[in-house]
Amino acid sequence: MDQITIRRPDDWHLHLRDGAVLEHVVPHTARRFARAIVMPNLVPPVTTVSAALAYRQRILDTLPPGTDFKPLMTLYLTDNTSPETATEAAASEHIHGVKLYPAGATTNSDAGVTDLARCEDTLAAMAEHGLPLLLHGEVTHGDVDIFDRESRFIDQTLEPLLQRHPSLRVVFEHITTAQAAEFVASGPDRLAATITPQHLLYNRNHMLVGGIRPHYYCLPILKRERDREALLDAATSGNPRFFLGTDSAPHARGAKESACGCAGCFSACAAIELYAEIFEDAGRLDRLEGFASIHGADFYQLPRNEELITLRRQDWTLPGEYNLGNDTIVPLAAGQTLRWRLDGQQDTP
Ligand SMILES: NC(=O)N[C@@H](CC(=O)O)C(=O)O
Ligand SMILES: [Zn+2]
Ligand SMILES: [Zn+2]
Repeated sequence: MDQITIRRPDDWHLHLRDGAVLEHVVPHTARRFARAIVMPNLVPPVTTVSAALAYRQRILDTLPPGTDFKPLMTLYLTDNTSPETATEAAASEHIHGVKLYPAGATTNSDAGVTDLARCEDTLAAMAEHGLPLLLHGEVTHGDVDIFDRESRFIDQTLEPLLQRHPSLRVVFEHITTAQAAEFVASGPDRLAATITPQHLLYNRNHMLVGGIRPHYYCLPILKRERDREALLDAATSGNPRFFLGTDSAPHARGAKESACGCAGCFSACAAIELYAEIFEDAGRLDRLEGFASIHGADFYQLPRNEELITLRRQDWTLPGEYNLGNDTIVPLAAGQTLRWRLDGQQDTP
């Protein structure tokens, strides 16, 4: 097969940042995806409907004329997010979820939730109005090993949460373990998961053997090979509750190549191409469209995109870095040759 044509995909987990970085990263996503769920972990975090709408406008303002990329906004859940705010968010056509960051779990999560018990009424309002809860699913207690934080979250937080709120719709973001894949597959229809390219491509050896490679460092951290295999099985299974979410998370090169480097992999510049390669290597190219362009829209109860994209089999090499204004950014798979190329793609490193 020399080309694949699929419905235009959507990215159900994306960081676009703000200010000077925004204009450098948005075009990569807008070229590939019709819509993206935009994460609210800015500084300060996006905690109100008006802040989300203002951020949405800043994103739209950076788009080249004629681009019809749609940012789907989210709110950042805090201990103090009120049920009224959740109700107001649910009523906005531009807000599609509320994001739970356990305080201290990841990049810009300091304002996150310290105890989910404080959010019960807000979660009930979200359930009532059908507004999904999006999870960074890791516990943060200092005594829990970083490699166990996701599986511990399932037992301690997620399972009880689903029981307490029997109609709450939940997206378990960027799952990284066999346990998470199994939990979602055996869970109710109102539970879904996104899977990143890095967790489908790499295990922790890629990050730690033969030298420490900070550009593989993201949270939740890369796990074992058997976890990667389970995620690959889930992504390519055709199960509609697994869908594409890149978690593309830009950090300047200097902030990653540091004694205390930031967590996050930037993949927006080659995201659908990487997933195509992953699905082809798994012998499941026929299931790429479901994962990338259908399952997420159905879960979020949004129309499927009608427009198509075409990927052609043509080698191209990902730049070692992209311009970020005053700094540069090193993408996932930097310098590697990819075999699927998006029709009409222009390289603008
Ligand atoms: N995934 C990451 O490692 N980093 C994300 C935050 C997140 O999604 O947890 C970021 O904002 O940089
Ligand atoms: Zn996260
Ligand atoms: Zn993320």
